[in-house]
Amino acid sequence: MNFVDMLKDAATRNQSMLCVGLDPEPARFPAPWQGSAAHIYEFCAAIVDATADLACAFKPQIAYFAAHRAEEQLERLIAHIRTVAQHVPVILDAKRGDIGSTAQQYAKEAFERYGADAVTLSPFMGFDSVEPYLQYPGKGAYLLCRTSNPGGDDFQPQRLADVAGQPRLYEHLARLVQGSWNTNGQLGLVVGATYPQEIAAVRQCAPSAPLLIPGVGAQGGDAVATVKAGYAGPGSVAINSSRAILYASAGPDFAQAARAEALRTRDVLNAAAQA
Ligand SMILES: O=C(O)c1cc(=O)[nH]c(=O)n1[C@@H]1O[C@H](COP(=O)(O)O)[C@@H](O)[C@H]1O
Repeated sequence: MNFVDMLKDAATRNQSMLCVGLDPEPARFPAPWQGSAAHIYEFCAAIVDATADLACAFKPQIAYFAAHRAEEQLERLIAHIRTVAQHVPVILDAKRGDIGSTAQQYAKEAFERYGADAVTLSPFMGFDSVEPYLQYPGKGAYLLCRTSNPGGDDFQPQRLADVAGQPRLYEHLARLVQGSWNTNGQLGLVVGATYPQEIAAVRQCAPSAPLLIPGVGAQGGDAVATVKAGYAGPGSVAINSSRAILYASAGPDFAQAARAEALRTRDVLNAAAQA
């Protein structure tokens, strides 16, 4: 099954548009694992077990593993997801972006080494830096479009004077992803929940692109406005929350607390889609 169908299937089965972000910080682990990078796998696997029936996707952020020399634990974690949550796709948040020959290696890392279903990419270097990922049939690639951080203002909303209609940079990218760049229907866009009006603008430019939307929870994005701006049916949005779920409790009940927060968030998102 290709990534887009897998996402749609998981969203329908789990009645969810919640993507559970896996950003493990050993300093925030409960005792007796606190401060121990050796327990990244156990911590994340417990979160996966607690939320497998509530998530439309899992999104491990590779830096949180690589910074601790824990890539092998990431491989084990993805294998664990394949066992306990076969129907839930894995989006590897790597934000790669480089010339074609190097991008081939990054694509191999994401899709062959880790076996991810989709990856996040920076499109700043242009289409030839994205193309190598499209050589993997059925895999997904989300391009950073209107990011959730305040610094996203520095470039993304600038108008392009030499493009017809002078769209903003992020709108131009959204149109490319809806059109000529999306040769095999594999591309999606990353837009921040901290900018719901821009989500609506992106949705207008790219009516059928899957959107990965981080920024609810710890970054304070507006969950209800996000759904209203971006939702277009099952699988159309994967709304990510990481820290608010992972660290809902610092105690031994961390997995139960993560489940409760994931359930609460999933239900808020679903209610917004009904309203
Ligand atoms: O590509 C991403 O996932 C991403 C894009 C973006 O614009 N903003 C953003 O926060 N992210 C990622 O989404 C996650 C957000 O984490 P929380 O703020 O803890 O929910 C982190 O892994 C970020 O790296």
